[in-house]
Amino acid sequence: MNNMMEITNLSKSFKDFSLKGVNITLEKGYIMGFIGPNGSGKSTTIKLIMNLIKKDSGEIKIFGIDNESNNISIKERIGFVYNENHFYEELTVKEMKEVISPFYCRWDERIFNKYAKDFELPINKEIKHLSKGMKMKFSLAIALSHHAELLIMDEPTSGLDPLIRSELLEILQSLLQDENKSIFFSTHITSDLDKIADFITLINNGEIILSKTKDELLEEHCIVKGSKKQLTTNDPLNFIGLKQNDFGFEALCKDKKEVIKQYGNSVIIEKPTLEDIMVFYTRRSDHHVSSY
Ligand SMILES: Nc1ncnc2c1ncn2[C@@H]1O[C@H](COP(=O)(O)OP(=O)(O)OP(=O)(O)O)[C@@H](O)[C@H]1O
Repeated sequence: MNNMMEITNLSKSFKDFSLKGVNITLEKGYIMGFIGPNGSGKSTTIKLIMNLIKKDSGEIKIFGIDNESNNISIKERIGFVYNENHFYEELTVKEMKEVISPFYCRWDERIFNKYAKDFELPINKEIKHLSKGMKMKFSLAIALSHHAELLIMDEPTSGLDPLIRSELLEILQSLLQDENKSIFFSTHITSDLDKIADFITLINNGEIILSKTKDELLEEHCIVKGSKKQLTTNDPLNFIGLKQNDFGFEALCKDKKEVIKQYGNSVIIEKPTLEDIMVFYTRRSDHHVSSY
């Protein structure tokens, strides 16, 4: 079994929003960043993966088996981290851990104690008195203490300061040294993924816009900057999310080789960031920014 997670034609409709035929495949040993603007359907997809809400149609296979009919056995093998607090606020860290740990057959107290020490978790403090970063570390320690093969994280870095964010990313990276684990990580802070993601899946308005390796994505796309005149004399079919001002244009292009062929040295060609790719793909058609 090489696919940790295989989502096929997944659909779900709410009154004002639909997830439309989502397909995602995550292989063993890789980190996939799941990006998209606010309200694009990231949490809905994750809730469906975690079987917290019911799908309308499609299929979700985790570890090669259907996630609805094997809910309990699958949950045993997943570490789930999400940014909303789902602990009993009145309990201490230690008491809360004692409530959660019996649910997992493969709970490993030794690993929990190691993370509690590494993260400097205040074991006797009530959850309500923990900072947001500390709650996230506690959540992560729980998710990592039952030999989970797949980590699913819904915006784990949101609201954390840069230091804690970078610590969290380092931990995730070191986990992946075990080639049998995979991580599915949703975020709208794309810079978190620059360092650690192997694959990027972009969702917008309930539809998957692209899903491929980060290196491929950054290699084949480019940012083109040129004058207004060049825009009118050349075919902008290749352009994704064109941005114009009174002096010129800036666009993301899907085919760097084609841009070089068409424009030669007459435009500025730059490497995009993941943020550029997300912003340009999800921008509403031609976007004019006036300058004064
Ligand atoms: N239970 C629900 N009933 C009705 N609409 C819902 C429900 N859950 C989510 N939605 C809507 O579905 C859309 C997608 O929400 P979702 O939380 O999946 O987005 P997201 O990409 O995770 O956004 P964010 O980055 O802001 O967390 C939103 O418009 C939201 O209002």
